[in-house]
Amino acid sequence: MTDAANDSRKPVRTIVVGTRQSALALTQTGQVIEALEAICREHDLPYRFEIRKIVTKGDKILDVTLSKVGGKGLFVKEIEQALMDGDIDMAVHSMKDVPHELQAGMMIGAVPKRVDPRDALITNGIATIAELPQGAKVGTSSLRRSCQIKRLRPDCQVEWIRGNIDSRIRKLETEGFDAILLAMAGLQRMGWEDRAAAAIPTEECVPAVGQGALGIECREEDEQVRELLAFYSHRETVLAVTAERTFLGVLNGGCQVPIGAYATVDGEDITLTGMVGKPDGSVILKRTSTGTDPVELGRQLAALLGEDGAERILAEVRG
Ligand SMILES: NCc1[nH]cc(CCC(=O)O)c1CC(=O)O
Repeated sequence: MTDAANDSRKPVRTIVVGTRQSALALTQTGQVIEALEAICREHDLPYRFEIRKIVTKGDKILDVTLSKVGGKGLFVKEIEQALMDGDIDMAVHSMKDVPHELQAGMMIGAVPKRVDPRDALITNGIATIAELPQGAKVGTSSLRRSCQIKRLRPDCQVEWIRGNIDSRIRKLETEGFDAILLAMAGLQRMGWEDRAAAAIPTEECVPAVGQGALGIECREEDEQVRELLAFYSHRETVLAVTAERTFLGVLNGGCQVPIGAYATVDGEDITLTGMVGKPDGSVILKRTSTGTDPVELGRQLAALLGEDGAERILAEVRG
């Protein structure tokens, strides 16, 4: 902010930011707004921000396994509608909740730098999956986590839990779980990393597509918001998430299939690992491939896993 007189001539636009109303969603939206305010100061952009909380279908249905509820964009649809209606100007989503196809006229304007993409093991002291007691009771709400933990420890009893991160962590005590699996990213954003006994290596448990990344959605026609968001996007994260999402899009898994993908970027090289499994963990197909074009790489890896038998697993699960 150099020239106050100049600033005062610019009309200030209030950008309304839509978000879910969970503690995690509000915290990450607050962090996004802080970063955008810093960008506005740096580039002398005359914007202020206001939060609008929106309840999604996924927030209303707390008592069922998400994969059984089905439907894409359970946590996104109502927020995207508000964006289309002009009630909000941008929407902060967890990238892993964003469906492959956006509504016409909508776009992801920024994918900021990813935080920890790994899954977290929440226990009372035990630091590895191998150390869990025989027949351990493990809580998760994800087929992907359940499948991969059963592969490593077929003796584990997986039980479905849902709810916000804090209520899931509480269940460790109140419902006698030996371990709960959550995303490290959520803990990190809340400042609760200390609650994780360990981060599970991505080789043991391939993360969900987009896990640890945010996606900021806006209207294609909104040049001002697009310009602002372009400053906030992180190249490596965009490449990694594009490769992962292309992989998922080609396999068209939906929530009913254990599926994961994780990409890293080193200079021009993108390395993508993809996995598809049977829900009971009896089969897990996994491949890693490197390339420079994220879309080509995602497609190529999906094709490789398809040859390995991923299509058969997907067909079986779809029924
Ligand atoms: N499926 C719900 C969800 N969507 C995003 C996160 C937080 C992690 C992230 O931002 O990737 C979570 C919670 C979890 O998986 O434990």
